[in-house]
Amino acid sequence: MSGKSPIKIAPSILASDFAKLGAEVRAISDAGADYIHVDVMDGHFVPNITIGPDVVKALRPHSEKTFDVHLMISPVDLYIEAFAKAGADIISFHPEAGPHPHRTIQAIRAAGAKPGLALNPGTPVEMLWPLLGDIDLVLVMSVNPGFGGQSFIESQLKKIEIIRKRIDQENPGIDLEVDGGINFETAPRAIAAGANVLVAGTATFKGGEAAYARNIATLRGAA
Ligand SMILES: O=C(CO)[C@@H](O)[C@H](O)COP(=O)(O)O
Ligand SMILES: [Co+2]
Repeated sequence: MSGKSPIKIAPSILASDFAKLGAEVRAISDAGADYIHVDVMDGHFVPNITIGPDVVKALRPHSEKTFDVHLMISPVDLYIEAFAKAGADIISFHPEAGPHPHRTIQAIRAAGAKPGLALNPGTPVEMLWPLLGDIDLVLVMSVNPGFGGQSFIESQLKKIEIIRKRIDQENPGIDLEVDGGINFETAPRAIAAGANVLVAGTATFKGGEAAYARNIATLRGAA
């Protein structure tokens, strides 16, 4: 990491108990989460279906933390306003999901949210450069999108290092988020490579509610 930004922890509610989502969001907020990471999947861009804007709207009153909405859907533009109105603070999308990523970034800002760009493990880092000055967050996927509980893909550490250098030169202060397979062993390496936001589903929610604060503190302490 550049040494300036404090580490932020973004529990992915994909790993929470969906039968009591509101209570889970309150619990991770109280346990010290910085962002609430919401994985939105459409069964088309990725092979899984999760939640939509109505669920974000229902969860919004349960936490004042930043709602970090990760869209794994195609098309994207059609749904931006709905997610922003529902209370998304950050909206990230994948450049492969539509033909005009710059237009999508503008639409996210126009809707009042902060735009983020998500790079799949197989997406070349060059796709980011023309857009780096226009976004507030880079999301590096360290698993293929679609499911929680997968293993960290090591090759993404190099990508994080390259992006960190460029962020510090061109748009310092924006978030560099790593998402997928983050646990007590991979977290310190992702931070050392330059990430300052750690998405963690399995690693946050394991052990039940009594363990959430300890899990979050351990991940944060990995720095
Ligand atoms: O976006 C995704 C998966 O597509 C992630 O946000 C996962 O939900 C993270 O889960 P863990 O790997 O931490 O269990
Ligand atoms: Co995610």
